Amino acid sequence: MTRKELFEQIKKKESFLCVGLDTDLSKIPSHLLKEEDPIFAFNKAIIDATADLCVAYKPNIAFYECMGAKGWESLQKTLEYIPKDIFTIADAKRGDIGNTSKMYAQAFFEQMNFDSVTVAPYMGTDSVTPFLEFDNKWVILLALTSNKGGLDFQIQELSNGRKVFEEVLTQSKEWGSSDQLMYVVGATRAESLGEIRQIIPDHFLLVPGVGAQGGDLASVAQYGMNDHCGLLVNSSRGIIYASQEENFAEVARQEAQKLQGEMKGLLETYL
Ligand SMILES: O=C(O)c1cc(=O)[nH]c(=O)n1[C@@H]1O[C@H](COP(=O)(O)O)[C@@H](O)[C@H]1O
Repeated sequence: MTRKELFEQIKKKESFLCVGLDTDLSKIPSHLLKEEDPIFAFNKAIIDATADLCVAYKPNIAFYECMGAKGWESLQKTLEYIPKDIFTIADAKRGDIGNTSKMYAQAFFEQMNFDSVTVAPYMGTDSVTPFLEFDNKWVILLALTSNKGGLDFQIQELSNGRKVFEEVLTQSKEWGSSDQLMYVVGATRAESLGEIRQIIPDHFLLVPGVGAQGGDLASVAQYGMNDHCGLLVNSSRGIIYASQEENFAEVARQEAQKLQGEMKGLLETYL
């Protein structure tokens, strides 16, 4: 999916919501456990209930990989079930020496046909560029993450006066265009969005951390939105585990609707 197509979807749905499919067997409603593939049954119900409200789905690969071959099968079925006009993110946080990164990229872009994959920048240029060699595919590079430990390294100041995450943005924006590169900035780091937008005014940002981690959507939009929205805001647990009863999908829809309603207002204000 191109940047233009993504923006068209955002305008059409009045939403920049990404629903995180962090599907955990120990958290899904017990009546689904009798299904042949409970993980897929859960994801299918969540997708049916939210597809008109969101522009992206982000399965976190850890939740599938931890179940071995069966988990990969549930992931593949989920990916195939997602409507084709919705952006898909393999949240895998990969990145390794060049020839290994190339294999990771083939896994997510060719074998599985995701639109994008999250990548960690720690190993530098040659660990990221193999992911950028695929047409119409996106790299979503970790910049300033939502978790507490994100501050251990990412905000350390370098001898050139930049913080580590600023250096990541400054260098990596030269590796590819804003049509193939996005960045992760946690919703809990909204206070840094102003300075981030100075470095990367055009790029899309994947912003996790609203809902369960307490990030504030209004501040994210105020400081992070650009003239083509430039934001995909993710919520996982806050939507998919809003209820563990039989009506879980209906309640997930209500939670997604709350966020979409807020996003509609923010798009009207800032676009
Ligand atoms: O790359 C990510 O998606 C990510 C980056 C980050 O800084 N923080 C973060 O929470 N995430 C992911 O976003 C999702 C957040 O889930 P909830 O806190 O349940 O909404 C999880 O899948 C995390 O792995």
